[in-house]
Amino acid sequence: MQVEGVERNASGRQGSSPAGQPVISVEDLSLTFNTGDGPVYALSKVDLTVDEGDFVSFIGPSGCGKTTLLRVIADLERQTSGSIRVNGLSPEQARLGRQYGYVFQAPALYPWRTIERNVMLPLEVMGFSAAERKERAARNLELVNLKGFEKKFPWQLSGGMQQRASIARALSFDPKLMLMDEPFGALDEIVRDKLNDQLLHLWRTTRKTVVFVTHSIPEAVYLSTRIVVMSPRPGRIIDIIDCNFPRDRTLDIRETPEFLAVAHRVRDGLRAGHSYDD
Ligand SMILES: Nc1ncnc2c1ncn2[C@@H]1O[C@H](COP(=O)(O)OP(=O)(O)OP(=O)(O)O)[C@@H](O)[C@H]1O
Repeated sequence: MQVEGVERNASGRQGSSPAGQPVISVEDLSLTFNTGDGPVYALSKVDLTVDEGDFVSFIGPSGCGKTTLLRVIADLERQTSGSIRVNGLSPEQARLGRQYGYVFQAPALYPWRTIERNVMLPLEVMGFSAAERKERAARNLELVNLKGFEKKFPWQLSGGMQQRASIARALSFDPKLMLMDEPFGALDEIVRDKLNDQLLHLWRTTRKTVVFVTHSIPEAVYLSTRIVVMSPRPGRIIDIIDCNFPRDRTLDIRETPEFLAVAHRVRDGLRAGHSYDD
């Protein structure tokens, strides 16, 4: 999904859209949950810009606010202070305008619907014709390597295949932005490697902008153009690391000194963010 007039900068990253507008822009954003046990400072003074074509990962220990930040972008939570724009719109406008696809930690497929009909669900809600629904479901299931599984039910598929179906569902209405909350966290390492490769291929061919939550350093370094390292109590960004690996990388790069150097910097950031009483 190359936008006309968009140039690549020296680091190989796409710049902003022709209008000069980032896909996501977060400024001085904080979010406090008021709970029976007192306030929880989930996010504190977060500043972040995501440009068109970026693959940005949020990494950090449990409770550092990764999911909360993703949910603020998706208008599933509201910030306490600060501002956020998604394609120049408020998160609510972006949600109502179906500007993003969201992939949850668990596949969340309806067990009584076939895979094809799960993928078609958002298209039904949005009023696409039956022919268009069928064509889009087929196209997106092929994109995630699930051609031939259209008539199966979720329980007939492995966990990795179910997660791929949920990615096809999020892609079905062709949003330019994908928000993915640790989609492969529950899968074993071999399946995860394979899905990482498929996701990278998908990102490369569709030119989507991706925001991705993970706990895994290798996953973050392998997939991302930028890694946002976060730390808890209060949840905040402590480092943003550029990864300039070629778009058509393969898993072999994980053995290279460049890859290990980035992984090392992420690990250092995660360590620095932990206080000694954690
Ligand atoms: N609805 C809520 N009400 C109260 N506290 C919440 C709520 N949602 C999240 N929190 C708290 O906010 C903090 C950030 O949570 P969040 O789920 O964003 O962290 P996370 O980094 O995604 O963690 P994990 O990696 O375990 O998913 C945590 O302390 C969490 O307990």
